Amino acid sequence: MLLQIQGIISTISLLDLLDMVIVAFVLYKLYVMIRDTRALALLKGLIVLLIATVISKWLGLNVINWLLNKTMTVVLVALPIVFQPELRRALEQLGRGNLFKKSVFLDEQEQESLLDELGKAVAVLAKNKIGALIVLERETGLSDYIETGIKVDGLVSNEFLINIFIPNTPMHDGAAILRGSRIMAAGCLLPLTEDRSLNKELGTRHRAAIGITEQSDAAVVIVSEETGIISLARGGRLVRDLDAESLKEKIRPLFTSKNHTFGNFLNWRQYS
Ligand SMILES: Nc1ncnc2c1ncn2[C@@H]1O[C@H](COP(=O)(O)OP(=O)(O)OP(=O)(O)O)[C@@H](O)[C@H]1O
Repeated sequence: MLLQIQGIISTISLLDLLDMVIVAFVLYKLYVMIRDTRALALLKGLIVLLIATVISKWLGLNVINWLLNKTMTVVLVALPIVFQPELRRALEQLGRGNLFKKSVFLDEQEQESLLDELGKAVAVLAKNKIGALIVLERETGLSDYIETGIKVDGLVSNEFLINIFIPNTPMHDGAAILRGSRIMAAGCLLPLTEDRSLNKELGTRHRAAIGITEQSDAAVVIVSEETGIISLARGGRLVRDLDAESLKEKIRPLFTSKNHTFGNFLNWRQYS
Protein backbone atom coordinates (compact mmCIF):
# COMPACT_ATOMS: atom_id res chain seq x y z
CA MET A 1 0.00 0.00 0.00
CA LEU A 2 2.77 2.38 1.07
CA LEU A 3 4.77 1.38 -1.99
CA GLN A 4 1.74 2.01 -4.20
CA ILE A 5 1.32 5.50 -2.73
CA GLN A 6 5.04 6.16 -3.16
CA GLY A 7 4.74 4.98 -6.77
CA ILE A 8 1.85 7.33 -7.46
CA ILE A 9 3.66 10.27 -5.83
CA SER A 10 6.81 9.63 -7.88
CA THR A 11 4.78 9.91 -11.11
CA ILE A 12 3.39 13.35 -10.17
CA SER A 13 5.22 16.03 -12.10
CA LEU A 14 5.42 19.75 -11.40
CA LEU A 15 2.90 20.33 -14.19
CA ASP A 16 0.44 17.95 -12.50
CA LEU A 17 0.85 19.89 -9.27
CA LEU A 18 0.17 23.16 -11.08
CA ASP A 19 -2.85 21.52 -12.72
CA MET A 20 -4.22 20.48 -9.30
CA VAL A 21 -3.58 23.88 -7.72
CA ILE A 22 -5.45 25.61 -10.58
CA VAL A 23 -8.40 23.21 -10.30
CA ALA A 24 -8.48 23.65 -6.50
CA PHE A 25 -8.36 27.45 -6.91
CA VAL A 26 -11.19 27.49 -9.45
CA LEU A 27 -13.32 25.18 -7.27
CA TYR A 28 -12.64 27.38 -4.26
CA LYS A 29 -13.64 30.48 -6.22
CA LEU A 30 -16.85 28.76 -7.31
CA TYR A 31 -17.59 27.83 -3.70
CA VAL A 32 -16.96 31.43 -2.54
CA MET A 33 -19.23 32.70 -5.27
CA ILE A 34 -22.19 30.52 -4.31
CA ARG A 35 -21.57 30.48 -0.55
CA ASP A 36 -24.48 32.15 1.29
CA THR A 37 -26.64 32.03 -1.82
CA ARG A 38 -29.55 29.75 -2.61
CA ALA A 39 -27.23 28.01 -5.11
CA LEU A 40 -25.38 26.35 -2.22
CA ALA A 41 -28.58 24.71 -0.96
CA LEU A 42 -29.28 23.47 -4.50
CA LEU A 43 -25.78 22.11 -4.78
CA LYS A 44 -26.19 20.24 -1.48
CA GLY A 45 -29.44 18.75 -2.81
CA LEU A 46 -27.62 17.65 -5.94
CA ILE A 47 -24.88 15.97 -3.92
CA VAL A 48 -27.51 14.07 -1.88
CA LEU A 49 -29.13 12.95 -5.15
CA LEU A 50 -25.77 11.82 -6.51
CA ILE A 51 -24.97 9.83 -3.35
CA ALA A 52 -28.43 8.21 -3.43
CA THR A 53 -27.89 7.24 -7.08
CA VAL A 54 -24.52 5.61 -6.32
CA ILE A 55 -25.89 3.76 -3.26
CA SER A 56 -28.97 2.49 -5.14
CA LYS A 57 -26.73 1.14 -7.91
CA TRP A 58 -24.42 -0.45 -5.38
CA LEU A 59 -27.38 -2.15 -3.60
CA GLY A 60 -28.89 -3.26 -6.92
CA LEU A 61 -32.14 -1.31 -6.39
CA ASN A 62 -32.80 -1.08 -10.12
CA VAL A 63 -36.10 0.79 -10.20
CA ILE A 64 -34.94 3.44 -7.71
CA ASN A 65 -31.63 3.72 -9.58
CA TRP A 66 -33.44 4.15 -12.91
CA LEU A 67 -35.66 6.86 -11.41
CA LEU A 68 -32.72 8.67 -9.79
CA ASN A 69 -30.73 8.51 -13.04
CA LYS A 70 -33.61 10.08 -14.96
CA THR A 71 -34.02 12.73 -12.24
CA MET A 72 -30.29 13.52 -12.43
CA THR A 73 -30.56 14.03 -16.19
CA VAL A 74 -33.50 16.42 -15.78
CA VAL A 75 -31.72 18.28 -12.96
CA LEU A 76 -28.53 18.64 -15.02
CA VAL A 77 -30.51 20.14 -17.90
CA ALA A 78 -32.36 22.48 -15.49
CA LEU A 79 -29.16 23.51 -13.70
CA PRO A 80 -28.03 26.30 -16.05
CA ILE A 81 -31.53 27.77 -15.88
CA VAL A 82 -31.73 27.68 -12.08
CA PHE A 83 -28.14 28.90 -11.65
CA GLN A 84 -28.47 31.53 -14.35
CA PRO A 85 -27.82 34.57 -12.05
CA GLU A 86 -24.78 32.90 -10.47
CA LEU A 87 -23.39 31.83 -13.87
CA ARG A 88 -23.91 35.30 -15.27
CA ARG A 89 -22.16 36.82 -12.29
CA ALA A 90 -19.22 34.40 -12.60
CA LEU A 91 -18.80 35.15 -16.31
CA GLU A 92 -19.05 38.88 -15.69
CA GLN A 93 -16.38 38.70 -12.99
CA LEU A 94 -14.19 36.65 -15.29
CA GLY A 95 -14.69 39.17 -18.08
CA ARG A 96 -13.79 42.09 -15.84
CA GLY A 97 -10.75 40.27 -14.49
CA ASN A 98 -12.11 40.60 -10.93
CA LEU A 99 -11.34 36.95 -10.28
CA PHE A 100 -7.63 37.66 -9.93
CA LYS A 101 -7.69 41.25 -8.73
CA LYS A 102 -5.41 42.19 -5.87
CA SER A 103 -7.53 42.89 -2.86
CA VAL A 104 -7.72 44.77 0.37
CA PHE A 105 -9.93 44.17 3.39
CA LEU A 106 -11.03 46.09 6.44
CA ASP A 107 -9.07 45.47 9.59
CA GLU A 108 -10.93 44.87 12.85
CA GLN A 109 -10.80 48.51 13.92
CA GLU A 110 -12.26 49.68 10.60
CA GLN A 111 -14.99 47.04 10.82
CA GLU A 112 -15.95 48.12 14.33
CA SER A 113 -16.00 51.76 13.32
CA LEU A 114 -18.18 50.93 10.31
CA LEU A 115 -20.60 48.97 12.51
CA ASP A 116 -20.71 51.77 15.08
CA GLU A 117 -21.51 54.42 12.51
CA LEU A 118 -24.10 52.18 10.87
CA GLY A 119 -25.68 51.31 14.23
CA LYS A 120 -25.90 54.97 15.29
CA ALA A 121 -27.39 56.03 11.95
CA VAL A 122 -29.96 53.24 11.94
CA ALA A 123 -31.02 54.01 15.53
CA VAL A 124 -31.69 57.67 14.64
CA LEU A 125 -33.43 56.77 11.37
CA ALA A 126 -35.67 54.21 13.11
CA LYS A 127 -36.51 56.55 16.02
CA ASN A 128 -37.60 59.25 13.58
CA LYS A 129 -39.28 56.82 11.17
CA ILE A 130 -37.09 57.85 8.27
CA GLY A 131 -37.15 55.14 5.59
CA ALA A 132 -33.71 53.82 4.61
CA LEU A 133 -32.17 51.14 2.44
CA ILE A 134 -28.46 50.49 3.01
CA VAL A 135 -26.66 47.84 0.99
CA LEU A 136 -23.39 46.40 2.30
CA GLU A 137 -21.42 44.99 -0.59
CA ARG A 138 -19.48 41.82 0.17
CA GLU A 139 -17.75 39.65 -2.40
CA THR A 140 -20.16 40.08 -5.28
CA GLY A 141 -19.44 43.35 -7.06
CA LEU A 142 -22.40 45.73 -7.17
CA SER A 143 -20.97 48.22 -9.66
CA ASP A 144 -23.96 47.80 -12.00
CA TYR A 145 -26.30 48.95 -9.22
CA ILE A 146 -23.93 51.69 -8.06
CA GLU A 147 -24.14 53.13 -11.56
CA THR A 148 -27.92 53.51 -11.28
CA GLY A 149 -27.53 56.05 -8.46
CA ILE A 150 -25.69 59.25 -7.62
CA LYS A 151 -21.97 58.62 -7.11
CA VAL A 152 -20.79 59.73 -3.68
CA ASP A 153 -17.62 57.87 -2.67
CA GLY A 154 -17.24 59.23 0.85
CA LEU A 155 -16.19 57.74 4.18
CA VAL A 156 -19.12 56.27 6.14
CA SER A 157 -20.30 58.31 9.10
CA ASN A 158 -23.63 58.20 10.89
CA GLU A 159 -24.29 61.86 10.03
CA PHE A 160 -23.63 61.20 6.34
CA LEU A 161 -25.94 58.18 6.28
CA ILE A 162 -28.72 60.01 8.12
CA ASN A 163 -28.41 62.96 5.75
CA ILE A 164 -28.81 60.77 2.69
CA PHE A 165 -32.22 59.53 3.81
CA ILE A 166 -33.73 62.81 5.07
CA PRO A 167 -37.09 63.00 3.22
CA ASN A 168 -37.39 65.28 0.21
CA THR A 169 -33.64 65.50 -0.36
CA PRO A 170 -32.26 64.46 -3.76
CA MET A 171 -30.74 61.15 -2.66
CA HIS A 172 -33.29 59.85 -0.15
CA ASP A 173 -35.17 57.74 -2.71
CA GLY A 174 -33.55 54.38 -3.44
CA ALA A 175 -30.62 52.62 -1.83
CA ALA A 176 -27.23 53.70 -0.53
CA ILE A 177 -24.49 51.20 -1.41
CA LEU A 178 -21.48 50.74 0.87
CA ARG A 179 -18.21 49.17 -0.21
CA GLY A 180 -15.93 48.56 2.74
CA SER A 181 -16.03 51.74 4.81
CA ARG A 182 -17.06 53.98 1.92
CA ILE A 183 -20.48 55.03 0.69
CA MET A 184 -20.15 54.53 -3.04
CA ALA A 185 -23.52 55.85 -4.20
CA ALA A 186 -27.02 56.77 -3.06
CA GLY A 187 -30.40 56.77 -4.76
CA CYS A 188 -29.60 53.42 -6.40
CA LEU A 189 -32.23 51.24 -8.01
CA LEU A 190 -32.30 47.60 -6.87
CA PRO A 191 -34.04 44.59 -8.43
CA LEU A 192 -37.32 43.64 -6.74
CA THR A 193 -37.81 40.10 -5.51
CA GLU A 194 -40.44 38.03 -7.25
CA ASP A 195 -41.06 35.93 -4.17
CA ARG A 196 -44.85 35.67 -3.92
CA SER A 197 -44.79 34.07 -0.50
CA LEU A 198 -43.67 37.30 1.18
CA ASN A 199 -45.84 39.06 3.71
CA LYS A 200 -48.19 41.33 1.76
CA GLU A 201 -47.46 44.15 4.19
CA LEU A 202 -43.92 44.40 2.83
CA GLY A 203 -43.71 47.06 0.16
CA THR A 204 -41.15 47.81 -2.51
CA ARG A 205 -38.39 48.97 -0.13
CA HIS A 206 -38.29 45.57 1.55
CA ARG A 207 -38.79 43.76 -1.77
CA ALA A 208 -35.87 45.62 -3.29
CA ALA A 209 -33.70 44.66 -0.28
CA ILE A 210 -34.60 40.99 -0.64
CA GLY A 211 -34.20 41.20 -4.43
CA ILE A 212 -30.56 42.32 -4.32
CA THR A 213 -29.69 39.66 -1.73
CA GLU A 214 -31.13 36.98 -4.04
CA GLN A 215 -28.78 38.07 -6.78
CA SER A 216 -25.66 38.74 -4.69
CA ASP A 217 -24.11 37.98 -1.32
CA ALA A 218 -24.77 41.54 -0.10
CA ALA A 219 -26.39 42.27 3.27
CA VAL A 220 -29.07 44.97 3.31
CA VAL A 221 -30.28 47.06 6.23
CA ILE A 222 -33.81 48.40 5.96
CA VAL A 223 -35.54 50.97 8.12
CA SER A 224 -39.27 51.14 7.57
CA GLU A 225 -40.70 54.60 7.07
CA GLU A 226 -44.11 53.39 8.17
CA THR A 227 -43.17 51.60 11.40
CA GLY A 228 -39.51 52.44 12.11
CA ILE A 229 -38.80 48.69 12.21
CA ILE A 230 -35.18 47.74 11.45
CA SER A 231 -34.66 44.66 9.29
CA LEU A 232 -31.73 42.86 7.74
CA ALA A 233 -31.95 41.04 4.41
CA ARG A 234 -29.47 38.39 3.40
CA GLY A 235 -29.55 35.44 1.01
CA GLY A 236 -33.13 36.28 -0.03
CA ARG A 237 -34.36 36.23 3.57
CA LEU A 238 -35.46 38.98 5.92
CA VAL A 239 -34.90 39.21 9.67
CA ARG A 240 -37.20 41.81 11.24
CA ASP A 241 -37.61 43.68 14.51
CA LEU A 242 -33.93 44.29 15.17
CA ASP A 243 -32.45 47.09 17.22
CA ALA A 244 -29.11 48.78 16.53
CA GLU A 245 -27.20 46.35 18.78
CA SER A 246 -28.75 43.12 17.47
CA LEU A 247 -28.26 44.44 13.93
CA LYS A 248 -24.54 44.94 14.57
CA GLU A 249 -24.29 41.44 16.07
CA LYS A 250 -25.89 39.97 12.94
CA ILE A 251 -23.69 41.92 10.55
CA ARG A 252 -20.35 41.52 12.38
CA PRO A 253 -19.72 37.85 11.42
CA LEU A 254 -20.33 38.67 7.76
CA PHE A 255 -17.41 41.06 7.72
CA THR A 256 -14.87 39.77 10.19
CA SER A 257 -11.61 38.74 8.61
CA LYS A 258 -11.48 35.73 11.00
CA ASN A 259 -14.56 34.36 9.30
CA HIS A 260 -13.42 35.00 5.79
CA THR A 261 -9.67 35.36 6.01
CA PHE A 262 -8.91 33.55 2.78
CA GLY A 263 -12.04 34.79 1.06
CA ASN A 264 -11.31 38.35 2.06
CA PHE A 265 -7.71 38.09 1.08
CA LEU A 266 -8.70 37.02 -2.38
CA ASN A 267 -11.95 38.80 -2.88
CA TRP A 268 -12.52 41.92 -0.91
CA ARG A 269 -13.41 44.65 -3.35
CA GLN A 270 -10.82 47.20 -4.28
CA TYR A 271 -11.62 50.75 -3.37
CA SER A 272 -11.86 52.50 -6.68
N1 LIG B 1 -36.35 49.04 -6.74
C1 LIG B 1 -36.02 49.87 -5.75
N2 LIG B 1 -34.73 50.14 -5.50
C2 LIG B 1 -34.39 50.96 -4.48
N3 LIG B 1 -35.27 51.54 -3.66
C3 LIG B 1 -36.57 51.32 -3.87
C4 LIG B 1 -37.01 50.47 -4.91
N4 LIG B 1 -38.35 50.42 -4.88
C5 LIG B 1 -38.72 51.22 -3.86
N5 LIG B 1 -37.67 51.75 -3.24
C6 LIG B 1 -37.67 52.69 -2.10
O1 LIG B 1 -38.77 52.34 -1.28
C7 LIG B 1 -39.64 53.45 -1.14
C8 LIG B 1 -41.04 52.99 -1.16
O2 LIG B 1 -41.22 52.13 -0.12
P1 LIG B 1 -42.64 51.40 0.15
O3 LIG B 1 -43.43 52.21 1.11
O4 LIG B 1 -43.26 50.99 -1.14
O5 LIG B 1 -42.02 50.08 0.77
P2 LIG B 1 -42.17 49.42 2.19
O6 LIG B 1 -41.42 48.14 2.08
O7 LIG B 1 -43.61 49.38 2.60
O8 LIG B 1 -41.35 50.39 3.12
P3 LIG B 1 -41.82 51.27 4.37
O9 LIG B 1 -42.09 50.27 5.48
O10 LIG B 1 -40.65 52.14 4.61
O11 LIG B 1 -43.08 52.01 3.94
C9 LIG B 1 -39.32 54.32 -2.35
O12 LIG B 1 -39.62 55.67 -2.04
C10 LIG B 1 -37.87 54.09 -2.56
O13 LIG B 1 -37.07 54.94 -1.73
